[in-house]
Amino acid sequence: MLEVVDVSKVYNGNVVLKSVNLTVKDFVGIHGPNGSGKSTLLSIIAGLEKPSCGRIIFQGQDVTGMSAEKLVKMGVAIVFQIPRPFKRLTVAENIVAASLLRKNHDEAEKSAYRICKFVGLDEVADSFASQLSQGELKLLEIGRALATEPKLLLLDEPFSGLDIENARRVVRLVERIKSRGVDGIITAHRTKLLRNVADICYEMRGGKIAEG
Ligand SMILES: Nc1ncnc2c1ncn2[C@@H]1O[C@H](COP(=O)(O)OP(=O)(O)OP(=O)(O)O)[C@@H](O)[C@H]1O
Repeated sequence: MLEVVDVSKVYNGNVVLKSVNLTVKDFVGIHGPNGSGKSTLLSIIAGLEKPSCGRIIFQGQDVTGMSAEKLVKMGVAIVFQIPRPFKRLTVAENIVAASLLRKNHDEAEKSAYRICKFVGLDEVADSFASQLSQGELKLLEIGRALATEPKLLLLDEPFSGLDIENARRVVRLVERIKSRGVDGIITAHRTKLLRNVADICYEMRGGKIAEG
């Protein structure tokens, strides 16, 4: 469980988030126009940006301003809108690299193939990441995040750039992740897909958040 308490963010005098309050339990969807502050909010929760004011409480602990590295170890994982895998490594090797946070190499290798299967990439597990389609790259990024064993998964625009068939693959994967008790936030422009998968939806507009 995560609580965002009165979080604001100002970049060079530009107020991007205005006293955002949000409780995250199960999967929360956030939609809203370009530049409304969705990615900034996820970056603050993941420890990649510091809020100008306000607090982030994760599992009862104040984690405001904590480093991204510490937060990953605590169980907060973020999947960026633009996939950035190691292109010269295979799909499984990419997942092994992420698994090394929690496992030794042998365990990481075994679990990497399990994760490939879970995300639907078992047939391309030994292909180089550079050979993957856009849809497969999104699944790989989610697989790499799962390898860190998150309790809270932050998915920034997981459907962007995907045709409907691949977007549905991501929806089905998120359903499987949810059924394992992981909480999360998903941002999206495509509200129909978001409503399919999120337990509650919010709209972000001009740095403010409202149910809807
Ligand atoms: N590092 C930064 N420095 C200055 N301004 C920034 C920075 N990061 C984001 N912004 C600004 O903050 C605002 C919100 O951006 P953000 O990326 O959070 O919006 P978004 O809702 O995720 O948009 P999109 O749907 O296009 O990803 C934008 O005006 C953006 O230009």
